[in-house]
Amino acid sequence: MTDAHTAGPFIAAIDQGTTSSRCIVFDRDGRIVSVDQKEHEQIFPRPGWVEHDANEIWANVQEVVAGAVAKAGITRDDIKAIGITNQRETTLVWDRHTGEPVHNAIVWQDTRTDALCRELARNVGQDRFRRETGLPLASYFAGPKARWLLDNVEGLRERAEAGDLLFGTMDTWVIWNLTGGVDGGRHVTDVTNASRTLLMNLHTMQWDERICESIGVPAQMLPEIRSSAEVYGEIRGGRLGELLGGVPVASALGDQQAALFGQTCFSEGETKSTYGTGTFMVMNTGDKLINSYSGLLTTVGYQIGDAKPVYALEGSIAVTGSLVQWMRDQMGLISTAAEIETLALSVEDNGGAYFVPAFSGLFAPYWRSDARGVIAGLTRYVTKAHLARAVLEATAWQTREIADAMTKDSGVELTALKVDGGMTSNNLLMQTLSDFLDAPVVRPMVAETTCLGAAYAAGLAVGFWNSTDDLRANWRRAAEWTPRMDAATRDREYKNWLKAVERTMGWIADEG
Ligand SMILES: Nc1ncnc2c1ncn2[C@@H]1O[C@H](COP(=O)(O)OP(=O)(O)O)[C@@H](O)[C@H]1O
Ligand SMILES: O=P(O)(O)OC[C@H](O)CO
Repeated sequence: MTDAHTAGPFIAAIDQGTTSSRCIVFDRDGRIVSVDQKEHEQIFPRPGWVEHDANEIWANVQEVVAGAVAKAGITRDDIKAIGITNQRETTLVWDRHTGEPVHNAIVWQDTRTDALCRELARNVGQDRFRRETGLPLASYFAGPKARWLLDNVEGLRERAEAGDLLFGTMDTWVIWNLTGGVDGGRHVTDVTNASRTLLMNLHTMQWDERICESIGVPAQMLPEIRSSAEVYGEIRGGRLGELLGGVPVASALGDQQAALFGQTCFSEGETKSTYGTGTFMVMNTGDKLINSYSGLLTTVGYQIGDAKPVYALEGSIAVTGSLVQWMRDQMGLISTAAEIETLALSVEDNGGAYFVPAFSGLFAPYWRSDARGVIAGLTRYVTKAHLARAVLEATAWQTREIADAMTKDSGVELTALKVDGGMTSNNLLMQTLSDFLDAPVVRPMVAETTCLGAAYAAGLAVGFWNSTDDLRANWRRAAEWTPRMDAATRDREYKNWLKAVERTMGWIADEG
């Protein structure tokens, strides 16, 4: 229920994430009024393949929106707008006439398009993709996943060319359903999500015809690219139509860009890093489209209505929190994720062990699908407590490598890092991060920065908040860690880490 401190009106945000969907209702001060959340099934049909059932996700989205509204004890008149944020790159194709997905969604972690990406690199060349889309050719991104579906599901290409099918990332799927589905649902995406497809030209913010042709995705199935904060349509039809009919659907941002926005990183050089299953560090680069020569992604940070887009540099790390889960579930060395901290604190250092979790290759800054995980420096001395240290240090070193790449590409020194996500409850990790970065690490009061960013963008679109200055005033520091490690130790340890990273490369023979 709402209390005396949280008088309406409100903004709601949906976060359609990799493991769950949630809805949060926020008040004007950016405080959380209510939350509802539901997990969905992770489908692993083969090694390296990861899928989601898009119908299950849509059912969950409806349930959590209804749940959050009920918990807040509010009605449609109290909600000024709803915003969307989502797991990025996860790809879906559905029938525009029936609304039925033609296949499960292919999730961002799925590696089935590895060979296809290598083939495209040979035939078309990496450079063109990098230059026009800001991305390396990698199985992570959406365009090749759409091509895989068209090549592998019978009859799909003909149906796509006839204009019967729609392509979308999860923002597009949710907005299309929210705004009426088969009955006139809006087929749109925003610039941040489109910038993860390998199909959008970063200079024009439009689908790049030649690139779409090279990848083999027909233009007829692509959504319209819109800004991240504008009214795309209203909630109509179905269960949510009854509950919230007429509420404007007013923002869409990929989850990492939403976290950048929720952390109020509105100035050039401001940087956030989100520590969940994976880790994603994003730096606002303002109106500068910086081509990375250091293995980062060039992407869109956000675009508010008619304003110019704001660009960003991103370092994506595939495995961080999931390494802690692996220690718990596969190794049984801890029984809860939080226990890793207690175990690691029972020793003074890593005992000489370095753990590089290249479980599905290495993302930034290497983009090597042939790498596999390594624990280096093992001696009889090493205990599970040293390994726990090495696990936490792996997250901190991977961040350091990305921070170095960002400084190289942008010329901006990191003066402070804003953090969020489940792993930031680990104090030892946050201290280690500050030590390895040699910079302060700060965590805000509202840890749900992803939903908050989507709510902020939706609120700006409908005039609930007037400007980003209003939003900055809501950001409050909850905790800060400052560096304590001496430079000689840091340099020695960093060298050892980089040596361990080298050992991961080339483990899987290039089959392409
Ligand atoms: N105290 C902790 N120490 C280290 N890792 C943690 C801790 N608590 C949670 N995690 C890790 O954080 C991840 C969950 O964070 P969350 O932000 O909810 O992730 P996501 O949004 O990717 O699902 C899990 O992978 C878990 O292993
Ligand atoms: O849903 P998350 O938090 O795991 O985020 C996934 C990222 O958007 C993938 O690029």
